[in-house]
Amino acid sequence: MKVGTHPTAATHAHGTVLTSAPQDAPVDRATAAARRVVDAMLRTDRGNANLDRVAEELNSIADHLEEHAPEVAERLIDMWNGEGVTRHDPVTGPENAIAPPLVLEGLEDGSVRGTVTLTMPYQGPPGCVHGGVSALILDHVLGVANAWGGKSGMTAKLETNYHRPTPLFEPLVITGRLVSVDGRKIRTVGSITTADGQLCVSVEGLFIDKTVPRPR
Ligand SMILES: CCCCCCCC(=O)SCCNC(=O)CCNC(=O)[C@H](O)C(C)(C)COP(=O)(O)OP(=O)(O)OC[C@H]1O[C@@H](n2cnc3c(N)ncnc32)[C@H](O)[C@@H]1OP(=O)(O)O
Repeated sequence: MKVGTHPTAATHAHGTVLTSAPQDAPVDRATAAARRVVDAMLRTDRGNANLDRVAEELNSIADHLEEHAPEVAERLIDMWNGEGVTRHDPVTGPENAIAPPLVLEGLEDGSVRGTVTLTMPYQGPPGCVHGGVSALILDHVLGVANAWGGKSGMTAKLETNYHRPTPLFEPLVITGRLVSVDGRKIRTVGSITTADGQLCVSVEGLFIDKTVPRPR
């Protein structure tokens, strides 16, 4: 993908993958391991796992990473270079340990769609997805839907309706679709359903055509 361009339903085929595929690169492998650690921390038997050793080893890893961290401004420029756009966001980014990460496809009907199974780190009510996590995922998915629809903007409003608790540990279908453009106003809808089609969350978003310049 070239800088400043994004595949759209008008230019790309049904099924175009709109997110960065995880690669067999050290950064992707390290991030996947960090994601595994976050999940395992919540699952482990706190009485029996040696958490003193875990803390020491994890702090040593963090020390190593921080020793090699450039200035934030420099790192931001690097992040927003080239195809970097979708590698580090908190929903789809393979380089971001807090991203599930969700893979999204663009469909010929103008919508985007992906399937994800969320686990303990995303819990709100017992055994269910945190409402803020659902909103995070849908905000991002609507942003990608806008790009696929050919008109991007910043979220001004995200009206979120929680119809039933969203289950952890089972596949969830996430969708988004740009429905209208009126001057600078972009209206977009999205949803989270279970694999058998039960509607858990629906959103209506208002986006305003505006771009924050890339760091340089
Ligand atoms: C591919 C990767 C996808 C990633 C997607 C990620 C999505 C995000 O997370 S974006 C980050 C979250 N959003 C933000 O931080 C936005 C913060 N807000 C802003 O920057 C500004 O308020 C912004 C851009 C929304 C609007 O500001 P501005 O450009 O000055 O427009 P402004 O003149 O105020 O409003 C334009 C129109 O929109 C309307 N409008 C603006 N905000 C709202 C709102 N919250 N509710 C209703 N209408 C609104 C205004 O009333 C105005 O309407 P009209 O033209 O009819 O008078």
